[in-house]
Amino acid sequence: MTLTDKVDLPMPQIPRTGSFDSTLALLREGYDFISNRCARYGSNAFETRLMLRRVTCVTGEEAARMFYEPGRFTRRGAIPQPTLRLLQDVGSVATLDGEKHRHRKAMFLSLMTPTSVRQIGEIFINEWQRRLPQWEAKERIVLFQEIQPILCSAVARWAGTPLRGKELEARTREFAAMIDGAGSAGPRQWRGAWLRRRTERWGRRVIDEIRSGARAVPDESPAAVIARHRDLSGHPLSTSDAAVELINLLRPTFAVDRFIVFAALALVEHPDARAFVTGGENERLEAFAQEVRRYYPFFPVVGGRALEPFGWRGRGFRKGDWVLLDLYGTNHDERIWEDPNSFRPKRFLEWDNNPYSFIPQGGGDVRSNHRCPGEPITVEIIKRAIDMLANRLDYDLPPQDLSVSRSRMPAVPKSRLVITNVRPRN
Ligand code: HEM
Repeated sequence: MTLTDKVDLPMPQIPRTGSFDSTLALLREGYDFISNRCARYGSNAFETRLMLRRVTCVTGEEAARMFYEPGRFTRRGAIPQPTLRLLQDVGSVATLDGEKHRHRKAMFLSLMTPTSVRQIGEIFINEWQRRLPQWEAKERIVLFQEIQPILCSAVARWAGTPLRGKELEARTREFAAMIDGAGSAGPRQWRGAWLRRRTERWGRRVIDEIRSGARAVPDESPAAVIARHRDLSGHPLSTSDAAVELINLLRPTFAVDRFIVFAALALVEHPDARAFVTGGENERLEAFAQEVRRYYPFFPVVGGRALEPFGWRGRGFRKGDWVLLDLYGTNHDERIWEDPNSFRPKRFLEWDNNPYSFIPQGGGDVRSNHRCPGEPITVEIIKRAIDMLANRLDYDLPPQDLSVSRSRMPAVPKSRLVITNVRPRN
């Protein structure tokens, strides 16, 4: 079957779970929570309660089309406040709607020119190469930990706000804690929230210094673009909103650390896939990077609250209704993907670019909805990392627990991927 043959089954009613509230089941089943129930009910949607609130959970291409209809959902009130604070924050583009959102989003998208994307890739690889002698000298490298300061330093340099020494250590620690804390309730989340305050103080200082001229930054650098951005009425962003958006650029780029570790895991777990990228051909590196984003778990879901009433699947949704779209499940939906639980980068050599079937960072039209603007730099960094790990380095893999729990959000291999005897390939 081809992608276009596949349609959702007719579904007159949206089933409702038997349990009063499914929060514990969500925490227990993690990435599989929505697809488990959709399979059980033979439906691409079901209703339940999470944290005592009524919610409709949906999965698959047709659901993504419904969800990413421009102007349909706001992100305000759609994810728990502590998670919002760690991942986006009040005043960020994610909390805007309509024209204000489009205008702010255009600023982010203006940073994703092909030149700018290539630049971050080059800076990242240079940073990595600069640290290689230290890797060679170490007995063992925990990839997840060691790649973090490299990414942090690279994205900060690219943004025009280079970090060194203690500052680099502090931002690395803070970004890691924010991302790790976002998918949990309890100590991981508290730590992320506590450390985030320091990042915000730093961000406000950077914006103030750029605006006062005390900090010299290249005119076209992302930090300068954010500092001088004006809203629709021509006013500069408040210092704290500008700082939030600067962090909104740095922290998610740092989060590519997980995809890099998953790419390394794929090279280990799927020897055929390693052969697929030997030689470093650009098209194949890209296909591999896309398959990493499809196959491995990162963002489980996105949430929205209806801005206006609308109908879908014969049901009326009211203003304010809460809907969760299953990103992970859609990327593993067998109506869309042949053999979805096999890692097969080759599938992306023939991919039709459907923006509703492959949604690791959201879907639809990036300019007019909340789809992630950072996909070009995410893919670029993963591609560069795959080339480095598959073609430019040799290393050994000691025995370790490489399992990935699908109930831990965000997921990461248990061992954080340990490599030994790292040396550049001659
Ligand atoms: C690690 C890889 C990344 C993942 C898994 C990821 C995932 C996501 C997801 C799921 C959303 C929400 C989509 C929605 O609400 O519909 C999002 C939004 C966003 N992401 Fe990313 N992202 C990543 C990298 C990046 C990068 C590199 C940037 C840097 C520009 C970035 C900046 C943003 C921003 C600003 C938003 C809010 C967009 C809006 O509300 O319009 N992300 N991301």
